[in-house]
Amino acid sequence: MSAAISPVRTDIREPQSKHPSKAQSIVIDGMSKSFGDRRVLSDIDLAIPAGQFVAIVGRSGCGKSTLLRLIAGLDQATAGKIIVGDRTVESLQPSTRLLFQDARLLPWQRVIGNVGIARHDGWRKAAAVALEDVGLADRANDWPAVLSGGQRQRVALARALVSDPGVLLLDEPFGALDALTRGEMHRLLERIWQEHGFTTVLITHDVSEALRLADRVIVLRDQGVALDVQVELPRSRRDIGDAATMTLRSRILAEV
Ligand SMILES: Nc1ncnc2c1ncn2[C@@H]1O[C@H](COP(=O)(O)OP(=O)(O)OP(=O)(O)O)[C@@H](O)[C@H]1O
Repeated sequence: MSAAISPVRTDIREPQSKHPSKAQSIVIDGMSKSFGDRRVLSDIDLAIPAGQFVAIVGRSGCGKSTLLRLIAGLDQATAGKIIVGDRTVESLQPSTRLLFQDARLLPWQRVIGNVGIARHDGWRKAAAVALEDVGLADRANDWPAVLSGGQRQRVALARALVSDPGVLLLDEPFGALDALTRGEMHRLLERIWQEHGFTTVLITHDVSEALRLADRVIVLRDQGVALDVQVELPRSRRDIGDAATMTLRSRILAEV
């Protein structure tokens, strides 16, 4: 059963933002998606307020990446519509950025060139600021090949930040990282989300990751939303072994 969607809690967010937020809401209205005869998503309704951090979990093949691609405008719904900000999504949205498990850097561009690639004017300055933001200012002139997996993901995050996104879509971005690096990336993403304020949709297999980062967790199952819960736990949630988190975790796992 889907729980009622309650308003975003603002008391668990940093009130001050360094950057003016262009965060956009996402509305999914009666959306279905089939590939040929195979129905993957059926009549999905979701409203994600601007600035919310949503995690989507579910078994392999339940349609998580498909949903993300539809929000991004990389694919078209079979029925229904998706509205980001005030625009119906028909193609890739200019203020939406995506991050994948693989950082997808251009090997023939230095780090600074990779970060500035999405921007035309003033790209070098903007890229330097974004690299500073992710703690990689000193690696600007390196080639991607000499970076670690975690550093590559930081570069990919900086590349997304350069265009001051309204929506950030993350498809298992930390899935290939070791536990320590993943923890560092969680802290970095949480800080950057709090400072920039963009709306975030994170796909993950990892319920602990979802509970560590998200305002709200959505479980996809049987072509639809099996569970939609608010995570009303104080931030930062570095220690997620407490009773409230464990209860929520069991509730989510029961629906996956
Ligand atoms: N372009 C496509 N053409 C045909 N079928 C597709 C296409 N993209 C996805 N599918 C099918 O849609 C279903 C959902 O795929 P999707 O990648 O969205 O799942 P997922 O939940 O992200 O899985 P995972 O967690 O394993 O990444 C799968 O059965 C997949 O085979």
